[in-house]
Amino acid sequence: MADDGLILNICSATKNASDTAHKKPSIRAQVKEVGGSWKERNRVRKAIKSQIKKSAKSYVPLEHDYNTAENGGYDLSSNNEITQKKFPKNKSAFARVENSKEVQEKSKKSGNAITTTQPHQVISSLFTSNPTIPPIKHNNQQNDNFPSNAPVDDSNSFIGMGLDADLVAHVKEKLNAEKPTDIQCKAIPLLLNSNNISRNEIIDLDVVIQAETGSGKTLAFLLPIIERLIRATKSMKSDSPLTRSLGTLAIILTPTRELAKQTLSVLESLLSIPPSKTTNNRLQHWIVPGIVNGGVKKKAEKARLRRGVNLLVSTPGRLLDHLQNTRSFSVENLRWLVLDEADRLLELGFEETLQKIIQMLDDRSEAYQKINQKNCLFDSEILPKRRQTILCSATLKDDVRRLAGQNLFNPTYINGTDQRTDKVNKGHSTHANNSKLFTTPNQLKQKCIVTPAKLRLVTLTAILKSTFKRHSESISNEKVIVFFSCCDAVDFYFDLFANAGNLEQDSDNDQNVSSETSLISTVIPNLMMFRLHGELSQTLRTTTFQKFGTASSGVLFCTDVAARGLDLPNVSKIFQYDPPTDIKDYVHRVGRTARLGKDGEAMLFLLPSEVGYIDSLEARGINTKNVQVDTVLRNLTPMKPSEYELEATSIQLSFERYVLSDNQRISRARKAYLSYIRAYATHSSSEKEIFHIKKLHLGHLAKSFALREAPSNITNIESKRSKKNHDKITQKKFPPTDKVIQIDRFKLNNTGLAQKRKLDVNEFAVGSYKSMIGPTVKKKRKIK
Ligand SMILES: Nc1ncnc2c1ncn2[C@@H]1O[C@H](COP(=O)(O)OP(=O)(O)OP(=O)(O)O)[C@@H](O)[C@H]1O
Repeated sequence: MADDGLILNICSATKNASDTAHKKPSIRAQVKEVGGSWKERNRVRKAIKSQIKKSAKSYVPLEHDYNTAENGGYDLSSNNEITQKKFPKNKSAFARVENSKEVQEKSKKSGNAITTTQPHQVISSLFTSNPTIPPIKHNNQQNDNFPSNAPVDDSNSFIGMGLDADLVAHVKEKLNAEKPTDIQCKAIPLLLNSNNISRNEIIDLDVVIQAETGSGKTLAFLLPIIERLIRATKSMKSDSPLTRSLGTLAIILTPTRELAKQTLSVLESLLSIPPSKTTNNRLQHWIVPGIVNGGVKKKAEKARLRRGVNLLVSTPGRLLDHLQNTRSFSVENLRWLVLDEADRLLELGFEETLQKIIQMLDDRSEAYQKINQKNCLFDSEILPKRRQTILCSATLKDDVRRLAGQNLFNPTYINGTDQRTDKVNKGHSTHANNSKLFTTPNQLKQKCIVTPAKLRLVTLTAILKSTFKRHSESISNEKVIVFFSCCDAVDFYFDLFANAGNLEQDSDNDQNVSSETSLISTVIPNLMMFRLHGELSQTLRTTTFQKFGTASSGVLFCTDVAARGLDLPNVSKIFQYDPPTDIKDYVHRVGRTARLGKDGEAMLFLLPSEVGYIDSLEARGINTKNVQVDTVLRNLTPMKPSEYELEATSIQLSFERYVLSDNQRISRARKAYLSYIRAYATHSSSEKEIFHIKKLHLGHLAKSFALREAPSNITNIESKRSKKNHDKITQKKFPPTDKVIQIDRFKLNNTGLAQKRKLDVNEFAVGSYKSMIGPTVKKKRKIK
C-alpha cells in the first residue's frame, strides 16, 4: 500500500517574517531514507518526530506528508515558494521544478497565495506516480440514437384504449400527453380489464410492468385506476353515490419521500379535471388523493385518514405505522396496491415491512368480507373484484419477479422494451441472457472516464467548468446531477464548491451549508448549487427538490435518494462521481436524463482499478464510450491546452488550502473520506473483484478529498478520537454527526457487517456514520 517504500520528507521552517512571533525549532531535519527495512525507517522517523516535538513545543505542529519513491512532490516552504523535491527515481519530477514557481505566481495573481500557518507542507504532485490506466476495449455496438422512450406516433390514441374523453382532453392539456408511449399502449388496456375474460368471468390479474426510465410508467398505472373510478361513478345510482368515506381504494407505495410527493402531484393534476362540457358533471369530484410520508408529523395525517383518503401515496415505513396504530384508517375496500420501483421495495431492508403490510391488508379485507357479504363495490363489474397488485420498475428482473410472485395472482408481465431487448441480446449472445439485460434510453449518450484517484477532484471541477461555461454574464442553461456514494461526501463537496473559490474569506463568513437549500458556487461563478440526501431535514429536502425542479440551470449534488423515479425537468447531464453500489442503480441514475425521447448524457467516473466495471455494464447491455482524462483537463485552459497541468495543480492546491485552513473544514473532509470508504465496502459480493477496498490507494484517495494527510494519519487520528467517543456513542444510538467513529480496515473488508448496517438505515444514508451504528445485538434464531 502507500506506506511501502517511503521517502520521508521532514523539513523545519526557514526564517520568515510572519513566523517571527514563533520560536522555531533550530534543527533542520531533512531525511531521505530509501534503504533499510521498514522497521528501521520507521524508527528514524519516530526519533525525528519526537526531537522536533521537544524543540518546538510552542510551535505549530509540523505537517508532513509521505511521498512514494517515484513521486514528485511540491514542498511549500514558509517563504511561500513551491520548490520541487528532487527524487532521483523520477526524472519527470525535475521537469516540474521550474513549473512550481509558475504555479505559485499564478496562485498569487489569482489571490490564492499560500497563507498556510504550517512551516512546511510537502504535497505530492497530481501528475506523477498515478497508476497506468489499463487499455479499455472499445465496443463497436453503436446505438442508433432513435429515442426509445418517446410517445409512439403510430400508436392507438388514449381514446382508442377506452379512456374517458374528458380525462384524455385533460391529460393533453395538463401534462402535454397526446400520444401514449409504448408501455402505456400495452399496460393501459390490460389494467382497464378490457381483455382479461376467462370462462365468461372478468379477472383482474396482477401485473408486472417493466420499461425504461422516463417512459411514462406512472401514467400507465394511474390512468386506468382513475378511469375505472370514473366509470364506477357513472354506473352508480344517484341514491347510493360514491363518497370519500369508502376509505382507501388504492395504495401507491414508493421507496422515497420525494417520489411519493411527485406521484401525489401527478395524481392531483389528473384529478383536477374541469366539469364536462357536455354534461357539466365532475365525475371524479369525490375522489380524494393524499399522502402519508416519513419525516412529517403523524397527527395531521391521522385526521385526513379518518375523513378518508381514496388514493393514498406512501412510503412503506409510515404506511405500516398507520396500519398498526391508526384505527380509523380504512383499507377494507382496497382495490389496488401499486409498488412503484418494486425491485427496490422488495430488496432487503424494505422487504420485511412490505410483508407485514401485505399481511395486514389481507387480514383486514378477509375480516371485512365475512361481516359485509354484500357490498356495492365488490359486486361492481367495473372495479377489480379482488385486490390487484401492480409492480413497476425499469429494472425488474427474474429474481425479483420470483420473489414477488409469491404474493401475486397469475401475474402478467409487460415489457415496454421487448424489441430492444431482443436486439441487444443478439449482440451479446455469448455472455448475456435476456433476464440479465437492462435497457437504458437509446438516445442517451453514455460515457465513462477512468481517472486516477489523485485527479478525481480536478477532473470533476474541469467537467463542471466546461459544462457551465459562461456566456458573457450568464451561465449555460444546463441542469446537471452529480451522484455520490454517501451523505457526508455530498455535504463536503457541496461546501467545497460553494466556498473554496473565496480563499481570503475566513470560515465564519462561509456560506451556511447546513441550513441553505441552494448556494451560489464561488469556484464556478454564478453556478447555482443544490444538494439532496437522506440525512437532511424533511423541510430542506422538500424545498431543494422543488427548487431544483423549477430551476433553469444548476447542479444537484446527491446520493441515490434522487436516483429513482424523480422526474426533474430538463436535466441534461448525469455525472456519477462515485459508481453505484448496485448495478441497477446505474440504470436509475442515468435515467434522470434522456426522459420521454429527449436527449441526455451520462458520465461515469472510474478508478483505474475499477475498469472491469465497464465489462460488467456491457454484459448487462449497457455500452459506454471512454473519454480520456487529459482531454477533459485540457478544457481548464482552453487557450493554452498544453498548460492544463499547471492549472489543475493550482486548482487542487487552492482546494487543499481551503480545507486545511480550518478545523471544521478538515473534519468535514475526513468524515467524507471515511464515509466514502465505508460506502465502498457495501458493493455487492459479485462486484468485489472490481470494487475491493484493498485496491484503493488511500493516500491518493485523500487528495480527492483535498486532504494532504497520509492514510495512516487519518485513521490514527480518527481512532484516537473514536476511543474517547466510544462510550458516548454506544450509549446513544444516533450520536451527533460531528463525532467520529473508528475506521477499521478489517471490519470494512467484512462486507457482511457493512451490508447489514447499511440495511438498518432508511433512505440511502449509505456509508454515512449513522449507517454504521445499527443494532449490535445478534438476533436469536427461532428454533422450530
Ligand atoms: N404519453 C405521454 N406523452 C407526453 N408526456 C408523457 C406521456 N407519458 C408520460 N409523460 C411525461 O413523461 C415524464 C416521465 O414519466 P414518468 O415519470 O412516469 O416515467 P417513468 O417511466 O416512471 O420513469 P422512471 O423509471 O424514471 O420512474 C413525466 O413528466 C410525464 O408527465
